Amino acid sequence: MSVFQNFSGTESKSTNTDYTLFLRDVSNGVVSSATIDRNTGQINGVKRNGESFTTIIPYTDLALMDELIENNVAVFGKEPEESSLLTSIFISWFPMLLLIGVWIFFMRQMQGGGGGKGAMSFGKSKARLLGEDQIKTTFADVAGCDEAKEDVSELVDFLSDPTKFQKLGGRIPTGILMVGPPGTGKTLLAKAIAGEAKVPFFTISGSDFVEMFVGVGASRVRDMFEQAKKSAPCIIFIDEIDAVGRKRGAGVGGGHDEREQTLNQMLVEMDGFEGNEGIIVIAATNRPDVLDPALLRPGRFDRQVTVGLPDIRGREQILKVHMRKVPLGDNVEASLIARGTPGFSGADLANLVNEAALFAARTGKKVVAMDEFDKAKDKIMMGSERKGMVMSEAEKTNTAYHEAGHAIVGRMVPEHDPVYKVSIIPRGRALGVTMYLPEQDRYSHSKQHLESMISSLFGGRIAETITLGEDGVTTGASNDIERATDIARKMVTQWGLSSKMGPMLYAEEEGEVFLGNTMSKSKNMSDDTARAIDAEIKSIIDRNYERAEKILNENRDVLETMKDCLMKYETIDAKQIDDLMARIEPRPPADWVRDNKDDNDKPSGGAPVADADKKDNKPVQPNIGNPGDATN
Ligand SMILES: Nc1ncnc2c1ncn2[C@@H]1O[C@H](COP(=O)(O)OP(=O)(O)OP(=O)(O)O)[C@@H](O)[C@H]1O
Ligand SMILES: [Zn+2]
Repeated sequence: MSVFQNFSGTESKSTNTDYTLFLRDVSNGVVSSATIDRNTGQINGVKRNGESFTTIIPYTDLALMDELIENNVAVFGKEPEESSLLTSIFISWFPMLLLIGVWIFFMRQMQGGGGGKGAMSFGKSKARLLGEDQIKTTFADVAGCDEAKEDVSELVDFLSDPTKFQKLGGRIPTGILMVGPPGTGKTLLAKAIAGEAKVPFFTISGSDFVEMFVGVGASRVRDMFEQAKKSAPCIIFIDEIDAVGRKRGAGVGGGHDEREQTLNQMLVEMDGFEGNEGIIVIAATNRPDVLDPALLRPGRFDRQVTVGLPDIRGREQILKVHMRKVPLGDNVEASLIARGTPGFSGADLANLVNEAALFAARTGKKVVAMDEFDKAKDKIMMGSERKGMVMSEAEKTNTAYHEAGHAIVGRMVPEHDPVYKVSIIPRGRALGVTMYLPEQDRYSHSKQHLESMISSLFGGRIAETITLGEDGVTTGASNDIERATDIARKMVTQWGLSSKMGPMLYAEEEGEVFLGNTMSKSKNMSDDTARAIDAEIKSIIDRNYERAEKILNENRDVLETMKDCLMKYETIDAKQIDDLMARIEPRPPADWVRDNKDDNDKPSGGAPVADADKKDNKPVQPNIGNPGDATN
């Protein structure tokens, strides 16, 4: 504050003078002192009467100095002001610095300068190294996959003492392929091996190898193995190996050369193992089917460890692992939560515990109770509720009919996943949700099951048409239609489930062309074939639409009562749907009383899934594959 005042104080007093007047004042002996800034040519002077002034030297005035001294003016030089000096240097050098910066950036990109928090990064390979003392993960942190743990326990012995292991005649594995859906703990397990054996852990993702500069990936692989050899015994963990390890020669377009080079380099490195390096390469993927067979040959990733979705006991154990970190209410029972979360992966369960803790924190509670776990589960399975969103009565009615349509058809068609919950509380982008417990393995659906899914997907739109007439139909079904079409198309072109088209793949590259539902005619497909495919898709869709229509017409009364029930409770569960289908007065939902009393401390009555035991082997894929989410 005072500095500022000083500054502005002197500044306001001094007047600007022209240089001629200044020279005249000097020769008249009026000026007592002058401070000269050589950089700017500015002179701050003080007159004998105390008045201060400033002027600028218009050109290099060599005679000025003599003049000043002659007239007894005290002359001061000015210290160059640091900031202005730096600024001017910076400005004049800026373009050059920019160029250098860009150059450095690209060099780093090419060589990989990565390295994350708390991890050491070394020059080139972009792999992150965790030293043996940095890894706190042990087998105790990995729950619910005892078989996988058993499969890899031998590796711990080997890494702890490679030579001893060899003497005992053990065959030394070099490459392990961990196969399993996302979030099942593959990374965790690999890290735990390193933690148990107390060896360093290198991690890198397959996608890190795939860069825009050709040859970079291959050199990264080389560097990584070089570094690893220096730290042996150790583990190299390659996540998403499918990013580099896809079948060679598959597909078109740039980047494949690069990928192949990288892959080749990896094969060369792995072949180069003498077997006594003490390096174990663990790769993880959820698409073992797309991997290049060369990767799976003896001496490479010749051992597979499957890390599957946890079963009910596994889920309970995983929950317990993560619950250690939060203060729990007395009523929390991990086994009940495990029962209500079929299909959850380890990562989902970790997330569940975390969300529950957040719910508790938000409401200022000291412990995380069952109620919070229930809410967290619903949020993860169906997206978060948008309580603030105001739906008009008409919109609500419409949504209720729509969801009831999904649910009723889902109940009536054969081999359909059980309907688990129906809700007209808006969540995420959907106005309503119908939830099923889909099959665990999405690649092994029966034809009947798939057709039933198509029927139930159309149930929503048909219910709207029946009750509100053609004109009352909303856009709410667009996602349903998209998904139904997608299933029908895959049945014909990918899964060989159409007798007319035969068991043949009508796609360029499995998995990729279809992902966005954007399949257009493949390159070497004739127009006739394309037309035949379309006709076959249409016929699948038509017969399932008609089936759903018939079911809903026959159950028109249930459609009405279910709509009423949804309007009243907003969310209904399997038990209520049972009642409605049996045409008896539905009991109120398990948590109805609790929610209306708003009594947060009361136990919620456990898992809201009906018959969860029976359905446990048909887990849900959270937010995927529940054909019911209606509208956006
Ligand atoms: N079996 C498990 N036991 C305990 N926690 C688990 C388990 N599986 C997953 N988790 C939790 O989920 C997190 C993510 O798991 P992780 O990254 O190991 O899965 P991943 O199989 O490697 O997944 P991705 O295939 O997506 O890389 C872990 O850090 C851990 O908190
Ligand atoms: Zn719908």
